[in-house]
Amino acid sequence: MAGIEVSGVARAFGDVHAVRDATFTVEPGHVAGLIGPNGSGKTTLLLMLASLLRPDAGTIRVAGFDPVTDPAEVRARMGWMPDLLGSWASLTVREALVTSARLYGRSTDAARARADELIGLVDLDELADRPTRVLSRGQKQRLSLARALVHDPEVLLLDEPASGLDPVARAGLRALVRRLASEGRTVLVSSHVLAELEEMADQAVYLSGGVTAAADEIARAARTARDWRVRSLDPERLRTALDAAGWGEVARIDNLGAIVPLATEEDAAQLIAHLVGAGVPVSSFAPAVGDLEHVFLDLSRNGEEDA
Ligand SMILES: Nc1ncnc2c1ncn2[C@@H]1O[C@H](COP(=O)(O)OP(=O)(O)OP(=O)(O)O)[C@@H](O)[C@H]1O
Repeated sequence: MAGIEVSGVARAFGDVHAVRDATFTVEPGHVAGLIGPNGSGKTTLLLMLASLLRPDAGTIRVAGFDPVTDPAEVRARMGWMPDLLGSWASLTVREALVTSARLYGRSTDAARARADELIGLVDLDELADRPTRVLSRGQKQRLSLARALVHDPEVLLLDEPASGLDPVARAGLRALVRRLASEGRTVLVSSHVLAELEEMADQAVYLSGGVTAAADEIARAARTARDWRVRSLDPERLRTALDAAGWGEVARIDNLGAIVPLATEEDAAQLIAHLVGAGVPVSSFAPAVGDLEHVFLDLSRNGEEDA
């Protein structure tokens, strides 16, 4: 298994440079989050990886094959879940999956067995014999995921897979994605819900204005000060203790407690020791945003400053 390799990839639509310079690698067994603001080129990049759009420049390898010169090899090994499912409205869920499996060359019996397996996997048993047009958005997402998995692909490209899913289905999706990766598959998943990716992804590809952030930029962004949220049963005492320790100037007090920007985990350890030592009844002390969001916000801020 060979994962995903992207180097210097660019694609324009007329004078819109949707992807300008994308370079990254995702090794087999890993889940990478594809993160970027609206219009930063995520879908365009995924379409190129899926062999549905030709890059203007650069090289791509998906499961070891080039989507430009070997699209059939790529499609045989890659599962693609688009952000919106185009489906055959009159087919039932089961028929749609059987048809997909047949298109990938399975015999009728094998296609039926695979469809049953996938219906169970994405929890659509009760809807298996209903036409796909009656499915809700979240149910369509689950069908779309099942369709991406129909040929047991090595590489999975998921565009906003969690959108429209309820919390139980989201938890199911996270567990399924982790399991697929633990079987040695490579997963690239785009999402705006960074907390969602935080739980699912073990690496991140940050896209901004069509350019992927370099490793040193990401490392620098990860080291910048981040906000910590402190809650106390006694907000007044918390405020006094922050002032006394010299944090009063930078801390932002609100009705939930305080937000304090801290440069390192050591600073966080010192602050909580100080608060507890000063008798503040601290009820919670944690980073206000997750790692991915912190880096994303920092990179976005820098991007705006550079622009
Ligand atoms: N077929 C197209 N023709 C012209 N412009 C396009 C086309 N597809 C995408 N674009 C433009 O390319 C840029 C990147 O779009 P893309 O859909 O890849 O972004 P995205 O990161 O997926 O956005 P979002 O987070 O909103 O889904 C946008 O400015 C978009 O308008």
